[in-house]
Amino acid sequence: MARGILGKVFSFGRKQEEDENREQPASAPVPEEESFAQAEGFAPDGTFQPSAETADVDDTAPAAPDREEIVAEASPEPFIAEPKEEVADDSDSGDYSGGEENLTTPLPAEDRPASPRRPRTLGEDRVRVGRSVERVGDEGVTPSRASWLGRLTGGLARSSRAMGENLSVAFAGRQLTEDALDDVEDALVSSDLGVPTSMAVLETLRDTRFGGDLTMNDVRKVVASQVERTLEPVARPLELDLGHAPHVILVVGVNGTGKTTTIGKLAAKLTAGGLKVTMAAGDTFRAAAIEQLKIWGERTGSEVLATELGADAAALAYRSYERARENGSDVLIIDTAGRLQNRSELMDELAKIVRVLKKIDESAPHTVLQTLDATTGQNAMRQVEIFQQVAGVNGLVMTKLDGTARGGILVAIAEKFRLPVFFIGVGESVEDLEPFEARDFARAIAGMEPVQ
Ligand SMILES: Nc1nc2c(ncn2[C@@H]2O[C@H](COP(=O)(O)OP(=O)(O)OP(=O)(O)O)[C@@H](O)[C@H]2O)c(=O)[nH]1
Repeated sequence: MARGILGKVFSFGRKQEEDENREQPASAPVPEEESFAQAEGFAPDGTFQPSAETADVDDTAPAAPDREEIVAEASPEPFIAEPKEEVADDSDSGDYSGGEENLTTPLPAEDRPASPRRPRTLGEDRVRVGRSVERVGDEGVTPSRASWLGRLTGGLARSSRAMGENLSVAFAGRQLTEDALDDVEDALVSSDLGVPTSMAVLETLRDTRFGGDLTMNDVRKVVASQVERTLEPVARPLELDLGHAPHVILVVGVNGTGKTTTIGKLAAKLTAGGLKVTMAAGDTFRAAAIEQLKIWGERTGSEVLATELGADAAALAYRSYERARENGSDVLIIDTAGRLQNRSELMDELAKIVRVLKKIDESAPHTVLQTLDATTGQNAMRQVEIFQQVAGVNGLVMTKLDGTARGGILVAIAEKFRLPVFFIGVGESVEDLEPFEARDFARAIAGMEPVQ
């Protein structure tokens, strides 16, 4: 006999806990004994408590100018995306060291993008970044979706296969019984869908089909429709307010989740849309990440500021912000070192980066983007919880959906955090950053063919 709804919810919760204890991201294993709740800097309830030494703002950084001062430079002229001009001003020495720390990678003056551009107006010069950059209010063009949809569906095959295998057992007799509903529940749990969406699927099946004949396709349709309903409110394009001059995007996340790659892809989109971008190689732990970002800088014609390995990432972030204002950038994208969410000293450092940026503009960083690796299961929930608390994450990108993705965890994350999901990563190359579409994702999760 099937368990009652409450029993199901409780056993579902237990299964989640077991999964959380067992499962860690492949690229960034968290030792089992070092759960985030026990780690230094975390209260028993799991909330992050910054340590006393790093809790204060770095007083060596200069004070922020008034916000009005920034706005005062703006003109009401509307934003028009335009190609970057060649650099005219070579009087700049290219030395932005600003102290004992040596920023190693300003582009040579002749390669540097153009001098300050038309001033932007806060609140009026807003653009939306989807497949391309559009001024808010304008209609976008929709290029062919076929290739990435194929990759997305292929990548999510693991989730849908797991669900499909269990479901086919459930429907051997073609009748929806209590036992069959139990099997459907198991299939949904193994796909990492959250409790509310799973319950909604079960209830819909029970209400509309109980005792009747059912095909796999019927079940897939119910799953797709419930998942789409959950994801629709969070599928939102990234909006940038160029009036911030620059709009600052801080990119955070666990090691190897695709921060640097996503930054490169995003910079390519923005520069293709006529925006001027500066990037800060704030992953000061990994030489390869600094090199990777420099390559993206060359490809996109964007200035990249970097510092020595192991240097203070907050100081680099601050100087990059100053530099991006100076060079008239529309957008500053700051990379950060990957860090496990239970390493309090690294999380302190991240909190410091945020505080230091606020010295220049209290509203910065304007977007805090967290990358999540789609091959991670339940641990991704913890990652979002802690990074949101420490760095104020206000948007997500799910990467690696082209691989052996699970992806279902995004549904549980949407239910719990309601954070916008701006993009998905469906490959390693520059064009593989796609706006997140609830319907496509839901159909892929349910193992249905994409709607072209
Ligand atoms: N297949 C696939 N691979 C991706 C995607 N995004 C990133 N990667 C790969 O994932 C690996 C890690 O990506 P990085 O961008 O270096 O990750 P990171 O978060 O900056 O890593 P750390 O600096 O260690 O924190 C690289 O091999 C990327 O090419 C994606 O959407 N699909």
